[in-house]
Amino acid sequence: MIEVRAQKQLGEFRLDAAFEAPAGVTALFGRSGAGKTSLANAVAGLLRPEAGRIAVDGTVLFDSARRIDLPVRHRRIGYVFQDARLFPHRTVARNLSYGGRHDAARVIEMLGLGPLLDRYPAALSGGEASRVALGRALMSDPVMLILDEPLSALDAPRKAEILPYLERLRDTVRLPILYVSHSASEVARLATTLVIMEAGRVLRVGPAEEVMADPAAVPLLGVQEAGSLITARVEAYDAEDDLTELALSAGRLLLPGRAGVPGQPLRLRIAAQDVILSLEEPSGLSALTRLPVTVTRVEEGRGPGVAVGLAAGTDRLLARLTRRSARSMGLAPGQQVWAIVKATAVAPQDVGG
Ligand SMILES: Nc1ncnc2c1ncn2[C@@H]1O[C@H](COP(=O)(O)OP(=O)(O)OP(=O)(O)O)[C@@H](O)[C@H]1O
Repeated sequence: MIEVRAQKQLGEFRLDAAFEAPAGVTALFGRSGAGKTSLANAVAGLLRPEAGRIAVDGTVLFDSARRIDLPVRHRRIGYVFQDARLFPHRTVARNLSYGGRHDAARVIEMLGLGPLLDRYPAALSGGEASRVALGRALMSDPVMLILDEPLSALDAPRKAEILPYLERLRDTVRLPILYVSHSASEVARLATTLVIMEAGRVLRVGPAEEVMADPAAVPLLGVQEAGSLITARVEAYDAEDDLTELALSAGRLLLPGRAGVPGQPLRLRIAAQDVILSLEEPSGLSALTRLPVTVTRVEEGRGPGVAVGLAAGTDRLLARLTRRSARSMGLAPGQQVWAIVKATAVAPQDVGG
């Protein structure tokens, strides 16, 4: 559990943010300049709030009222910056041993660092350097990790390479992770809790599935980025058609290619713009997935678009359509409609473990 409340004037900028988050990955999401790094720095002890309280799993790191302000090194937070910041004149092995932790072998195995140990940072790709930086943060035996846009310097293939390692970190190393990001797809892959920041304040906090599927949060996430998060179960892989069949609570979804392991859960992001609504059960369509859904909310944006919240069994979906379509369909809460999801629309980077 992370508890954060921090106020600080930084020139013209006022940080005045508070949130609480349970175990798991807490994503600090917002536009550039929203104050994400400043808030993360307050947690790490790199920025001292004028007032506030910061506690991790019950340990108070900062409390202005009680004059508690643990120095950085006593906070035991592993911080991974945007640029990996490795020591250039040390091999990977020596970069890692800097923190001096005992179960180094486990960290090396988990992050796939074995083949890199004798290399110098100049001979690493961006993705490899990020993995080493993560490994180094873990070796310091932290009680929490802060990852500040660890993927922002990487191109799409390198991001795709490192995301599974971050998922593994989330699922096996039971440390609270504060993950700073302005990418909705990264947040959807990794976050347990989503904290949306704007102009130094927290606008919204909640479980990632709930916030991401909320039509009212669409303007905060950005209309292009909006989409719901669903956890499906992998049913089978059809080698002949190269499709993976997933079971959702409201039906089945076919994904192109092979994804996940049969019988195991798989987390997916379905972008709002890839969901089409129909009043009748569609037939003769090339899209392979159609689900019976109930409209839960219709939220008009400032532009021509409307965000529609949908209950699909116990899952939530989000659709974005034009105001004109929503009006002509007469969409209203409680209405039963059909959602059509184009299988190829679910991008591989939006499919996680
Ligand atoms: N020491 C400082 N003095 C004055 N202004 C500052 C200081 N530190 C940060 N700021 C300002 O505070 C605002 C928030 O910065 P911050 O880096 O926390 O945002 P961010 O959401 O992490 O942005 P990005 O995604 O670009 O890293 C910015 O406008 C920044 O210029």
